Amino acid sequence: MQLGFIGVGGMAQAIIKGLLAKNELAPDEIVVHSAHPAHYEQFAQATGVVAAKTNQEVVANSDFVVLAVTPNVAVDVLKDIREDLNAEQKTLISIVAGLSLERMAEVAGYELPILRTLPNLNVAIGVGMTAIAANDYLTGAKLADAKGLFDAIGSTTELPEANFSTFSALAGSSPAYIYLFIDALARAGVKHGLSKDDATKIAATVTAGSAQMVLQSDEVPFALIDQVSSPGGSTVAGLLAMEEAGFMTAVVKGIDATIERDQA
Ligand SMILES: NC(=O)C1=CN([C@@H]2O[C@H](COP(=O)(O)OP(=O)(O)OC[C@H]3O[C@@H](n4cnc5c(N)ncnc54)[C@H](O)[C@@H]3O)[C@@H](O)[C@H]2O)C=CC1
Ligand SMILES: O=C(O)[C@@H]1CCC=N1
Repeated sequence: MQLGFIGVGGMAQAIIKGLLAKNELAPDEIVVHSAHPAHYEQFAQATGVVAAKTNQEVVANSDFVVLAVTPNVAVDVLKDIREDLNAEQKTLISIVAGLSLERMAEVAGYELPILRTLPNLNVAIGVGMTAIAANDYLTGAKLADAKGLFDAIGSTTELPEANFSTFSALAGSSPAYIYLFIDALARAGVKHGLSKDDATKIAATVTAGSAQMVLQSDEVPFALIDQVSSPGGSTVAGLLAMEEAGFMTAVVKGIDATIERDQA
């Protein structure tokens, strides 16, 4: 398969790193271009992927084209490549948050096969969480191949587009919030005398282990919280202090703001 990327920022680089690490594609099966040469020339050199000089050159050299630019330029970039996509019967994979299949089809102006996806940064190490929705023109082997790219670098879930904003907050943006939680936990360790490196490793290991526990246990998180909280012990004292500072409200407000911005 030849896979092209238009836009080679943080998310495209994460997907490419994940695919290469899993040997899902060889470097010479990936072709990239973005508006900022600094984003892709050095990256192409470091990873061995092929650097193209224009967006059109990416389309010409790919079976599947990943639209990986920021939402504010996505429609213009799609207009710029739609004739090349059409002439060569390519498949479009979009990772652009907030851009619907209907809007992309309208901009394309023909029956362009499209897979709308919403990945997260953790695809870089093969543990991503990606939502997918295909339009009616993407079926059979092409659909399986496009989905297979994201299966190779984590979990995928087919989702109605109406739920994409919520998913974007809960899975696309939330790594930032979870990294923030890990940093806050580590910083508290530093406050009490641990080195930042040690504290970060401890906080990240416990976060990963606790996530595994939730996934593997039959219990809901609240029941697990009770198992950690010894009667009259230190955990319940900490939990109550966190709630007094508004922990759960802060998380829900953060997700509300994320969804609101995605839908703006
Ligand atoms: N960063 C993340 O965790 C996630 C990002 N996304 C989506 O991925 C897309 C990219 O986001 P990031 O990588 O974070 O942004 P970024 O700013 O790091 O990368 C954007 C890329 O688009 C390129 N670009 C801009 N205008 C262009 C044009 N006219 N032609 C070709 N390339 C052009 C830039 O040079 C840059 O390489 C966005 O649409 C975002 O909604 C989706 C899920 C998660
Ligand atoms: O911050 C953003 O807009 C994108 C969408 C999901 C994660 N990053």
